[in-house]
Amino acid sequence: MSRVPVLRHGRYVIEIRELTKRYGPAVAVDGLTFDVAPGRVTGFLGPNGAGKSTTMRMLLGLDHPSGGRALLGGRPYRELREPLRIVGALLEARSTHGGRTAYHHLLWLAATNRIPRRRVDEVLGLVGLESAAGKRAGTFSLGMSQRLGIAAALLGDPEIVLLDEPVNGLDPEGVRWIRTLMKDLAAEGRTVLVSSHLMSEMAITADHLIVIGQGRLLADTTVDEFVAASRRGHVRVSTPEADRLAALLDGRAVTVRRVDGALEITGMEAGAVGAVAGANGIALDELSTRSSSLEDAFLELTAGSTEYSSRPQAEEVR
Ligand SMILES: Nc1ncnc2c1ncn2[C@@H]1O[C@H](COP(=O)(O)OP(=O)(O)OP(=O)(O)O)[C@@H](O)[C@H]1O
Repeated sequence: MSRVPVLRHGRYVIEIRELTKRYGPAVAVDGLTFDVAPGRVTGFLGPNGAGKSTTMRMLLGLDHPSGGRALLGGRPYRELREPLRIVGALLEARSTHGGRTAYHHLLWLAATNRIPRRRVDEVLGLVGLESAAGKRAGTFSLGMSQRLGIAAALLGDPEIVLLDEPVNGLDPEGVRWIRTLMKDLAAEGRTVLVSSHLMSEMAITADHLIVIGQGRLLADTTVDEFVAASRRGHVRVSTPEADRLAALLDGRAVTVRRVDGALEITGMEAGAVGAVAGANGIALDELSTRSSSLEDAFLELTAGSTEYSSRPQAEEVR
């Protein structure tokens, strides 16, 4: 007889509604709306400066929204009676008091949140820091600080876990450990939101993706859908009569972009593009199908919404 796993968690949805944050004239988060469901890892993806950290800070009551709402299980952070039991977060790894030992740092957090002392030992075991419990946090490597930050986040056995760029600067073993931990937390039914600016990392770890750029929602999709869409790729055509070919494709359900003098067409097979060209006597220098990588698909999605781009932007013809 197969046993149905008992989920201890799974009731807490994150709801972001029309969330906006302005810093003077700059808009860091711009009318964002999305949900984060329990039981899966949701990747919160966007280029540098997209507004991921600002959104997470508003969820945690560390920043006040200029408009809209950020709710945890239906309530804003400030209305949670025992916040550490609802939400645990890793924002910045080195925010601990460097002079305290790892154990005392956690004990102080537990004591101020009415969490029993035995939970400190439990979380130290969970993150593999038992042997370093007596060491001062200020002497920790980045990987150890990250583990300590996660131990603190898990202290209240929270329903919701927020991790801001948790794999930054970690060695491969640390990266693998965090990936497994996130999946395990989600498998227990918790709501896990993890930010990253790396599509490749999220493709491995996340089940669902929220992609933002310049504070706006660009995609709310499963990782599988995103991967499948990126595999479709595009058709590249070089011809001296690019304008005429682009005009002939106008009106069809395709996107045509001009890149380095060639046309890149999505939504149509190479053979069909060749047929249109042939039927209209347009000579082609190149006709090829290019499959884009996941990272390309992400860059394409966020192109035009990056603050600082080193990549020439493609010009959309239609
Ligand atoms: N306290 C602040 N005062 C003014 N501007 C701010 C402040 N905090 C963030 N910003 C601006 O808001 C925008 C979003 O920043 P945020 O840190 O949320 O982005 P991010 O997606 O987390 O980026 P990164 O991946 O670089 O951490 C940026 O343009 C940033 O410069």
